[in-house]
Amino acid sequence: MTSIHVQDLTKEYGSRRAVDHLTFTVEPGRVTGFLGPNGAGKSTTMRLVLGLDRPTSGTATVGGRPYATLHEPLRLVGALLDAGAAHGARTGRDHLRTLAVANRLPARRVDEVLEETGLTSVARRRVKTYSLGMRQRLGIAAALLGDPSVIMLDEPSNGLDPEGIVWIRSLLRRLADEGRTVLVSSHLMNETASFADHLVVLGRGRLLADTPMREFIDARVQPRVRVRTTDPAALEELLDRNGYEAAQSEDGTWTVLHARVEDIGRLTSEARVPVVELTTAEGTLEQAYLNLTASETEFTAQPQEA
Ligand SMILES: Nc1ncnc2c1ncn2[C@@H]1O[C@H](COP(=O)(O)OP(=O)(O)OP(=O)(O)O)[C@@H](O)[C@H]1O
Repeated sequence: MTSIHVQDLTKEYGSRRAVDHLTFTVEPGRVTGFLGPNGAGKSTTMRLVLGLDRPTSGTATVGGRPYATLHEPLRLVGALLDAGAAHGARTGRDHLRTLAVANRLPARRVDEVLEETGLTSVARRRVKTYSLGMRQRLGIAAALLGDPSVIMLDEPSNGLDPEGIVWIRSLLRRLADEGRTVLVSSHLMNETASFADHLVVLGRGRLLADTPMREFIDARVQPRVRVRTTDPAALEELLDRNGYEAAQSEDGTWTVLHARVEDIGRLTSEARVPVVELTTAEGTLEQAYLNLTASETEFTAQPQEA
């Protein structure tokens, strides 16, 4: 199976280091979310993997080879970097046909990917009349044209409507389930949480995390419990007496920090505080990410000049 290997990769633009000694592997059969704030180096890394830019040092390979040396690259790697890349005067279908001919791909793939990306009904319209969401879909169609084992998408949800977002989620899932290697960059935490199995997180060109998504969250967000009662005063007093930190939300539910369901269940039952709901509140990717980047900012903060 085909992996993406990034090994000690560095890219400098003048004195600015966009990618800084980066090492990670993107494995097949799962969706890897590629996260990091603006300017963290995600797009640069993707461009280096695709041979669109030369590294200052280090290597990036697909299936063990640099992209530039691949014989029929579109059959191995499909990428969406810039949805504005299609020629506006062409129809969506012609854009894909040109790509298919140039890469010696079977013409039937054009209709297949149009169908797959929901563009069949607009395939004969000029690309300049497309909405941003349609252009994104066309970019994804182009990425899928060669039926590649590796798919890299830079911010694919950009411009998609809610239906499009649901669609892309299931597409990514299916591509990974088929055993493909899928790398997807995004700023959107909830969105990434809905499709990623694994995360590679960058900050200022450096690797901050390379870990399964669930582990990433569990390691950074303390366990919490949600509890609802018909006697809030008794619950508040009980939690306070036992040293728990808790806050009540507008819907009347209490969130108890650093707590486990078993402990709160036992406590409320022993004190005969009526409980009508008791659940574990799972940490979100957004909380975990903010915890990570907050500590990273602290760690890398420069001392103020006097
Ligand atoms: N061609 C270039 N010339 C000079 N600097 C560049 C070039 N491309 C990227 N950079 C710089 O490299 C850094 C990394 O940018 P990059 O676009 O890779 O980040 P990103 O994580 O993809 O950000 P975003 O989420 O905003 O797309 C930024 O500081 C950017 O200004």
